[in-house]
Amino acid sequence: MIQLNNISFSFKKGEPLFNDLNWSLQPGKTYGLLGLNGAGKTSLFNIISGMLFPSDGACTFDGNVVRNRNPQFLSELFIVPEQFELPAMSGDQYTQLHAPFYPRFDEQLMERSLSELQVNSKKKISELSFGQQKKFLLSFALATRTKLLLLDEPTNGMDIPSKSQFRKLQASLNQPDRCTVISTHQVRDLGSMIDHVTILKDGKIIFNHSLDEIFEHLSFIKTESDQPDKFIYSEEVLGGLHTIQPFKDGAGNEFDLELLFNGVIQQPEQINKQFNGGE
Ligand SMILES: Nc1ncnc2c1ncn2[C@@H]1O[C@H](COP(=O)(O)OP(=O)(O)OP(=O)(O)O)[C@@H](O)[C@H]1O
Repeated sequence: MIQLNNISFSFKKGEPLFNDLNWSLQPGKTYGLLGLNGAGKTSLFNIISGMLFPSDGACTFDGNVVRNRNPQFLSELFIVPEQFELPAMSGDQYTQLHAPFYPRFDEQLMERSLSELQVNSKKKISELSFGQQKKFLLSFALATRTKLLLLDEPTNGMDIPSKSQFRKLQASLNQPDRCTVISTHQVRDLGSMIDHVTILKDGKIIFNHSLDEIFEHLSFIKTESDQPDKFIYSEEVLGGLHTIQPFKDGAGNEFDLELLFNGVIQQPEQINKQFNGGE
């Protein structure tokens, strides 16, 4: 669906942000795009949505170059940016005005999302708090039913019950034609929402695997051992170590996205080796 081929991009001459980056995104999947501050997550979203132009390589959506921003592509893309400004009109007016751009806009889903996230669409959006505005925009985003949905730090600004309500809502939707990418560094919020982990560092994608592949090749085990060098990666926790190990059948294996993220950032080669037969 989305294909990034050999993308290079810099804001400043001589300081590449992306260097020969490749990534392929498929329908029906939810990708977690993770990276440290400044890794380039937002910039990559801007390249995918055709708002930033790579200096080399191309990004295509169903075979069409996204930088052309043709109307058919724009009607299949919705992006919720980290920062946004919504107009001084009620939520209902906003929906009435913007829904016609999206051919499969789902009004029932919009109503359900607003009700589950407890957003009042009769009020002027610009007078809602930031968290309420975000919940409004996320409700609209889900309801557009676009083929591509980009969410930049979607849970920033949301209270704890809303975060969990949003996760439930997203998980309850059957979206076989939609590709969702969620960018965040709030790894804990994301674990149950994604089925693919992509990690960006130093201008490249350094880890790109589905959860199924991860469960096949790695185990996440708490142990009382005090020998960190026995494991691929470990962090000290109360009473021992939280470790990443080559896959082991048996009890005690509990996926931890934050541990995986930290492990990949610090030991990318050792972790990736497990996916190539451990050699
Ligand atoms: N308009 C711009 N002009 C110059 N440099 C920029 C611009 N926008 C972003 N950058 C730089 O590009 C790098 C990547 O920024 P980006 O916002 O894409 O990262 P991010 O991974 O989304 O970060 P965060 O997690 O902090 O939101 C940063 O070093 C940033 O300073």
